[in-house]
Amino acid sequence: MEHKDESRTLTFREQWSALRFIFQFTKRQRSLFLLALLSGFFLAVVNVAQPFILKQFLDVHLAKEDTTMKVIFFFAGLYLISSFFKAIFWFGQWFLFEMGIVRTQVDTRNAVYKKIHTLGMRYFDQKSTGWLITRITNDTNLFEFWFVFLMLATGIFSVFSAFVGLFALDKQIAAVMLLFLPVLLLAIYLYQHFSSSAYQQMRGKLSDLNTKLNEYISGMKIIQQFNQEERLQKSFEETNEEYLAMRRKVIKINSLLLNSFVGLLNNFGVIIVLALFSIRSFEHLVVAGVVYAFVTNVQQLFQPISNLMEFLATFSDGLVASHRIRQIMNETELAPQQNENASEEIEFGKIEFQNVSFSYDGENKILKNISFTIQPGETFAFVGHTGSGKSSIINVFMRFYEFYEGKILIDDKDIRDFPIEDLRKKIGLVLQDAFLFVGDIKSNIRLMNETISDAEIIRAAQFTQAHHFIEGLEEGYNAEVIERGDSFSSGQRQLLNFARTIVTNPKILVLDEATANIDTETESMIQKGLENMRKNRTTIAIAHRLSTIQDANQILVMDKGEIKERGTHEELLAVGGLYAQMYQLQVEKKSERGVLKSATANTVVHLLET
Ligand SMILES: Nc1ncnc2c1ncn2[C@@H]1O[C@H](COP(=O)(O)OP(=O)(O)OP(=O)(O)O)[C@@H](O)[C@H]1O
Repeated sequence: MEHKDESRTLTFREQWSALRFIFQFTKRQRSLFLLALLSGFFLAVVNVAQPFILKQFLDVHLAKEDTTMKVIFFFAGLYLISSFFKAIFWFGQWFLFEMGIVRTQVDTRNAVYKKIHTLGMRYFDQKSTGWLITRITNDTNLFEFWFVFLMLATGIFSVFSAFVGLFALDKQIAAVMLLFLPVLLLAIYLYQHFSSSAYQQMRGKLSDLNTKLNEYISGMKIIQQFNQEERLQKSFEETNEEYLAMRRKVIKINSLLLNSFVGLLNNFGVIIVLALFSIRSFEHLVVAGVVYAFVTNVQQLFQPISNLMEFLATFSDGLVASHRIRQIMNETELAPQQNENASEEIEFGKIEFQNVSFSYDGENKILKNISFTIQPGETFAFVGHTGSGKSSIINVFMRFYEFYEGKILIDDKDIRDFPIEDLRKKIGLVLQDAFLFVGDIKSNIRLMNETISDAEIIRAAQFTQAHHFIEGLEEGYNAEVIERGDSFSSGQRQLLNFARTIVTNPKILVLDEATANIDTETESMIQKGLENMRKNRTTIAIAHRLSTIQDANQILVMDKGEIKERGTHEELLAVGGLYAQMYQLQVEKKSERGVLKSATANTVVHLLET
């Protein structure tokens, strides 16, 4: 199930495709991004212009002792206005870009989630839940990745405008500063080279930590039951230590290369500028304002590079994440498709399987030539040993998996001619583990279908025998349902599941082990509920306990993917085959338990008497 080729480095072609692919999610936010970049451009212009204002004030007025109040107000006002614009452009650049990123992320996440709904169960068999959750949450969280583009654009603006400023101030010294460009590019390359693998490893460790945490929390009961706390604590600490080691590496590289190295280069640049101006001063007067403006512009050159480098480290991470999103979005393992223009509606609920064969992996046949016909309103029960293929019949009938041979007909029409929504609405499926959503009882029965009234909910609960226990709850139908419905017993969950199924009034019922999880107190209620539900509905039922399906119109005995016997309970007993054996075994077990119970009761009576 784990995904082997994930740690390999992407080829250049894959990186390019991932980049082009992920950019399509920015489409709806283009105007935001463009405005942000425009703000970034003006910000760079103001950054370069401000030293010129000061230079003018210093050289033309202050140095020449020509500073009237009018001049002071003029330059102070000019500087203030430019600072005001700087603040606006700064705000515009960050706010608009961040908004663009957040919205792009929401769009990406929605698209991936939507795609996942179109995928078939076969896909989910291959991928672990943790893996998929990480894809939807972490991989779509490409904040730093998108920032690289802002940093790149503003870096280019800054460097370009800084050089325009430098050349306007002093062409010769500006030309010397050009020599710094290749050094800066080299610094970017070196940082990218050393940091990206460190970042990748660090993220990998963080992902390991999350996976472990996820597993430990969901398996807490088993962990405690088998005294696994200490072992797992140790394994968690080890991974945490590994994460720390990677983090330390990243911190070292950052401290060394980011501000220190670029800062050193910056200061080196300033020293060279000052040295060159000093040499120049031997020949003629050098004005202080020019030196000030020059030095400030040199700084303008280095800061954005340092910013860019910081974000660039996570760029390859972002590319890998984009590549994985692309893989999910291009996934072809889709849920079984209905025919184009499928528009039939289930009217009567007749079901027919004609020589249906099926395999999960395309190799091992799990269902072999399954044929049966259920008339509207009849109940057919499937029994058989574990792994004989009972649930697989439901899987193909519910269109969770595609069958590759034979035909399935409903009301004599191909199952592929019904829109999937109609199938899901008219076929009520009750699985053995009743999954409840966080919310309350009402919302769990209604399942967001607002056309279902409160009265209908209560009627459905009464019909399926769930009303009695719901009424016993302090808040009745508004009682809170916590994650997975853990605060209810399995029997209560099952009764709610019945109510939820019946409230939409399905024509066909599919019951998978519906009675296997029920505690004895609610069992009679469940039986009554089931009896009510099955009335006038075509029913496919799977049950391990043969006592619950004796009244079925037909019982089909499965063995290794084939129907080995079929008939009513009495007919099958008379044949004396597989069913008769299974029935005999269950009867014996029951009577053994009965004997055991009465033996225990006798012992208690005996003890009380003596
Ligand atoms: N998702 C799956 N991918 C691959 N093989 C599967 C899958 N689900 C079931 N199988 C295999 O198909 C065979 C039939 O399984 P199925 O669940 O239909 O049996 P069953 O009769 O319902 O068993 P049980 O009574 O234990 O639920 C088994 O060999 C099982 O290992």
